[in-house]
Amino acid sequence: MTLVAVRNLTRIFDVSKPWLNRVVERRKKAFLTAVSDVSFDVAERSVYALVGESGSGKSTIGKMLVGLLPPSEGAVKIRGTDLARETDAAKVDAVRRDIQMIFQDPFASLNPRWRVRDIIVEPVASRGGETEGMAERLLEQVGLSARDAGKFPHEFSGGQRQRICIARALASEPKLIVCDEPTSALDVSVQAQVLNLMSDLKDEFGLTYLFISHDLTVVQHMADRIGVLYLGRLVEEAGPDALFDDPKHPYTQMLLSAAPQLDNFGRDVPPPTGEIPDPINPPTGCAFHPRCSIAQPVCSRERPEMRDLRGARVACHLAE
Ligand SMILES: Nc1ncnc2c1ncn2[C@@H]1O[C@H](COP(=O)(O)OP(=O)(O)OP(=O)(O)O)[C@@H](O)[C@H]1O
Repeated sequence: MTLVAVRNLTRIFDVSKPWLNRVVERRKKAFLTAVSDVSFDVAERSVYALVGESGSGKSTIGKMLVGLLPPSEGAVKIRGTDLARETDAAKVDAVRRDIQMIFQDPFASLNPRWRVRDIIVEPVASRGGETEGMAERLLEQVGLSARDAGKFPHEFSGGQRQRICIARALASEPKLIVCDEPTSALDVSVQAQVLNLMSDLKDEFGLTYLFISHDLTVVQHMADRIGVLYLGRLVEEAGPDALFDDPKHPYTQMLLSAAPQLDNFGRDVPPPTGEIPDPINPPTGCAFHPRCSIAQPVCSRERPEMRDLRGARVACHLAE
């Protein structure tokens, strides 16, 4: 069953510089399309990974999913409820309670003056819920000790702090956890432990994850479905096996390999290089065409639509 339905989701930021008023005596309008026409479904109890380089719109989608940011166009529906448009406050409250978010930086997201116990139970306590023994139980469930409840965040390592963040998210008994680069601030050796923990907790609590990462290898073993973003657009979506064994979009191929690889015609393709374009003035047609080594004239003229191809969805004129 679908838990999250994202439909034609678009977010445009006004990045005009108001201080230019005085200088040029008129407000220079500029807009940045951070997310453009993105659609995907997240099945209940599955892991959907959103992958892309910095600035591809991953966090903006995450924020729209949890209701921190309203979409400019399109919609996010959680079990059929559109958080941005639903007028029944009780319904919005109930859906919000089902969603938690875990951030990249476990150092920044824990109040340094609070004991771990208070940090973990706060979301529940603030709603007047019963919290007796909750922190101790959750700490053990995330691989820490009940005794840690009386400590302060600075007494823990990065990986342990992320475990505390996970415990706090679990306290609300969520259905969906949006994880924004949850392991990228951690040492490589600790990353795997936290990912394994998240996998175990998912099965134990019947959770659904939207997992945001710039690193495909991080999500390879965990994701049931992977969406690849480029400059705010979904360019490919597939299961991990199809994506890793048979990447169809040249951008996915670039992400997967730093080494030269074969294209669809069996030719050697050097990995596309170059900078990510300016999102305020994105390239015409397929936004990836200036970096794409197999681009044809059509690629700069026409934006490729998402289409089904061998078990994947791909937005590329040339993928076959
Ligand atoms: N509040 C904002 N105002 C203006 N522009 C924004 C805002 N938030 C994000 N952006 C821009 O939107 C684009 C997408 O940003 P976003 O943070 O979603 O990307 P990301 O893929 O999560 O990148 P990163 O991994 O660096 O966080 C970027 O060009 C960013 O500069």
